[in-house]
Amino acid sequence: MEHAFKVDLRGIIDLLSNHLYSDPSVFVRELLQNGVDAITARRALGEDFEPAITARLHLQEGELPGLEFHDNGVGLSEAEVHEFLATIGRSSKRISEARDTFLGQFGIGLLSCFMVSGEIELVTRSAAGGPPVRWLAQADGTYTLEVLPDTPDTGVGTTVRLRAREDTDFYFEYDQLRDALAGYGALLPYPVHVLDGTQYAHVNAVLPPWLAYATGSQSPAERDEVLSYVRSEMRLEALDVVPIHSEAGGVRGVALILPYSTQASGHQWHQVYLKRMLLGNDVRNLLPDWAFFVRCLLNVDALHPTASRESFYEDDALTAARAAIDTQLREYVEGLATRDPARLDALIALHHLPIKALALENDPFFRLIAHAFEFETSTGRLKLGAYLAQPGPIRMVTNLDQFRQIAQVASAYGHSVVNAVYTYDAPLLRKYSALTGRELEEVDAQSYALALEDVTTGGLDSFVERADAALAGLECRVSVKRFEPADLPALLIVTEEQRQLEDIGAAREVADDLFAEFLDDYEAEYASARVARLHLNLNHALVQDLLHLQDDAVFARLIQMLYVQAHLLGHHPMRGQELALLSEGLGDMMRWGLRATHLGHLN
Ligand SMILES: Nc1ncnc2c1ncn2[C@@H]1O[C@H](COP(=O)(O)OP(=O)(O)OP(=O)(O)O)[C@@H](O)[C@H]1O
Repeated sequence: MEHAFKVDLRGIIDLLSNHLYSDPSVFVRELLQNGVDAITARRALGEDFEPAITARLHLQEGELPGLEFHDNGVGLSEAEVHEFLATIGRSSKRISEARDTFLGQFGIGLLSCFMVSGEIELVTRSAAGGPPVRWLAQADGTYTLEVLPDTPDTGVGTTVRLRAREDTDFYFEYDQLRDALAGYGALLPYPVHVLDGTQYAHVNAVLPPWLAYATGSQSPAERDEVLSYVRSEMRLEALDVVPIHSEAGGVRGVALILPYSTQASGHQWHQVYLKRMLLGNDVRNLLPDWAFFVRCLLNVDALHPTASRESFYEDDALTAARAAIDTQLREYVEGLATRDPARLDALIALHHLPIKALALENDPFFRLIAHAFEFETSTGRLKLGAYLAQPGPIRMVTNLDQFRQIAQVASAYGHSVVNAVYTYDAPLLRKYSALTGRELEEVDAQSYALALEDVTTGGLDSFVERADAALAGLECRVSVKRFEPADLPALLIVTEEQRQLEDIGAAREVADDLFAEFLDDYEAEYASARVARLHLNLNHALVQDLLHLQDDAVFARLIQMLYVQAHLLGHHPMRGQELALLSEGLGDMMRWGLRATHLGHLN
């Protein structure tokens, strides 16, 4: 046996009116939409009339405010009211041949008025003739229908009357209503008016200039007009404006380049209109993921909204529109490389993350733009193009500590090393090398240390032994090398294991007993891998003097001070031990200085 579903009317009305939409003010959108559709339908009949939509507020002392929303569109006959208004999910627009010209299609929009009003009264007279009718609907799903006297003072069209509840009177304030009408209806093709007893506004009197920009000449004057509109209306100081135009989906509008840097995870908003009615201020599924540095203002004519009208269905038209927008934004960035390199630099400086992400996934784009990317190198910030003009391979490090150690010596060898620790930098350099065949070397501090010139002068062993003894307990060994720059007396190279050891040392200084024991064990394990090296530079005069220094106490102190100095120059973290050495060493130096001055006076 076949049975038909039964419907709990109250539940359905509650669902459709209160739970489908995220914001009660959408009732304004639904009323506007019905008015626009009704006028479009009446125009299609070939009638000559001045289209108008008017929202009139009735504000009486001591009474809850009321709203009268009028359009002079096609209206409804008595039979149509029964068929379309009183049948949930039935829409005259879906069954119309001209359905694509209408905004509505689901047959539920009017129910959104129950979010702000306990009942909906609708008085309508059809353009097809017949007397006006009055429909009065309650949120419990009941309605009454009354045929009104056929007097000429009720013209063709429809008036919807709502009355605020205690908790919804906010939506019936003049400013709130005017802003909602202007927000949803700024692009609508028919005039929309709002008034109360004392105030009046024509909310869509001036079309925003961005709508025509993509299909216009895009002259500097038009561009400036869009930018100043965006500045005054949206308080957005956009860096540039990119025209967006796609046959697929009937999309046109602009993408605004944001004046601040954004993150991929950051909130993206795109103001999107569907057939000139605002769909939403944060429609997301129309732009490619990488384009998080733009915000769009778009009108769409041929994409399909979801029932809540807050985003678009994922269908072929949406995929094609998204691809077209993707191409246009890509072409814009590519075009800047040849047309306006200074603007490209500004764009990259602000939005390097999304642009680098895009370059990584797209080879032609990468080839076009890679030279303009800036990197931090041991010889300062350089564009990749300038860096590549130097001979030799691309040298990079992928660890900041390593970079700090290397930076001191690399330049003395005429090497410029890229600090590729930031997001996308190392992958970009690898990609460059793979695409162009330019050699890429991943260097680290230890391989640099190995390349330092060994010193073969005899008699160094006992010197190194004395120096090691001066650093006893500091997990560091001494070696003697020759390297540039000659004014750098010592270079401390610390490996990862050593770094761990230093962290443990720092932690133990603040740990309680139990934790300290645990750290001791941990440290013993790492200590076996200890490899910190203090390379003394024999090119430096002080180090040469040290070779001949007899006084053990002074020798030890000077080695310790070189060790501390190398720590500071290499940005190595200072533990308590190093800080103690520094203050003891400075104390000694001051005493020695004073003593020398004193002796000088005596002489
Ligand atoms: N102002 C109006 N003038 C003439 N007909 C109207 C008006 N408002 C509503 N209707 C009729 O009532 C029907 C239902 O309206 P409702 O707003 O609930 O849904 P819709 O506009 O068809 O679709 P959607 O749910 O997508 O908005 C419409 O299809 C239309 O036939």
